[in-house]
Amino acid sequence: MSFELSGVSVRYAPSLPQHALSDITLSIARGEQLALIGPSGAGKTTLLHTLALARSPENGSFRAFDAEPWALSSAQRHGLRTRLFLAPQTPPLPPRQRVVTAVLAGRLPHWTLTQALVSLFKPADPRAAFDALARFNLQDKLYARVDHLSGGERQRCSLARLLVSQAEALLVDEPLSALDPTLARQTLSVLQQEASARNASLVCSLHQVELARAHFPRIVGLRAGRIIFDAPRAEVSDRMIAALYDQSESGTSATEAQDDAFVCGPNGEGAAPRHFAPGCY
Ligand SMILES: Nc1ncnc2c1ncn2[C@@H]1O[C@H](COP(=O)(O)OP(=O)(O)OP(=O)(O)O)[C@@H](O)[C@H]1O
Repeated sequence: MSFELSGVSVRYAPSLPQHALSDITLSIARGEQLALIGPSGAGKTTLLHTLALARSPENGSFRAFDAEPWALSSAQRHGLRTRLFLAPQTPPLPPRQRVVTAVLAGRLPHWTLTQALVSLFKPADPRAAFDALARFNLQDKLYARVDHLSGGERQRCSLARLLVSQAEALLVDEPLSALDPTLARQTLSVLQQEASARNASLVCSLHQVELARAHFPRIVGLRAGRIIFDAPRAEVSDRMIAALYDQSESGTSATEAQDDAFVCGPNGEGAAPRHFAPGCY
């Protein structure tokens, strides 16, 4: 199992009245691909950061790669972090850096300090960076400066980093936000092929709900820090989506969707419908 969360809550500071994540129970198997959807502020980024061991839960139980990361020493936890890759929503690419160097930074967790410093001046494996960029049609940018790239090119450059990493869990936060619809589909396809090829888990937050439903076998809907549904895509109805994004003041629809939804694993295991009205969907 890549990740197992049970009753996990996360708060950014003890003084804050609200949790960013509340009572999250979720299991993600090795090789599984799932999309996180939900309105702005739902907790998608916080969940990805929690999975990436960047943020510790306030309570609940959390296991990554069958270990309890927050019970380990920081050196051991660093070892676990080398097994996963987080592609953040806003890629932290140094503007004056060459693309080749920025892409090869995906190897940093596996390099010694000396290797990392040497690679800053003489890229360690430019062929790997070229091949990764080629999958996003960016091979001609290999020696361009990062600040000479368009927003969409920067986004794909950051994802090329993921391709050169050796991670077993790929955590990707809104990878398509700067891409046109054609590039968005192609990019998603590269990410999914890569995850399948290395049997890595892929957890991807998306605002493009239709792409999520078309491409991911499992969809997790988050709202106000809680999982509203966790279901195979065939069981995610338009009504559940509408309720997830409902902006009405009463806010009752999301609760209804949660009550109606199957809450289950990707293959239907552990299906425990809190309330299921046949024919609703
Ligand atoms: N650094 C922070 N300090 C305090 N609160 C934060 C911080 N980052 C996020 N939050 C809060 O945590 C909650 C979840 O935010 P998060 O960024 O995880 O949502 P999201 O679903 O990724 O949103 P979006 O789709 O807009 O990126 C929100 O209420 C947000 O205001």
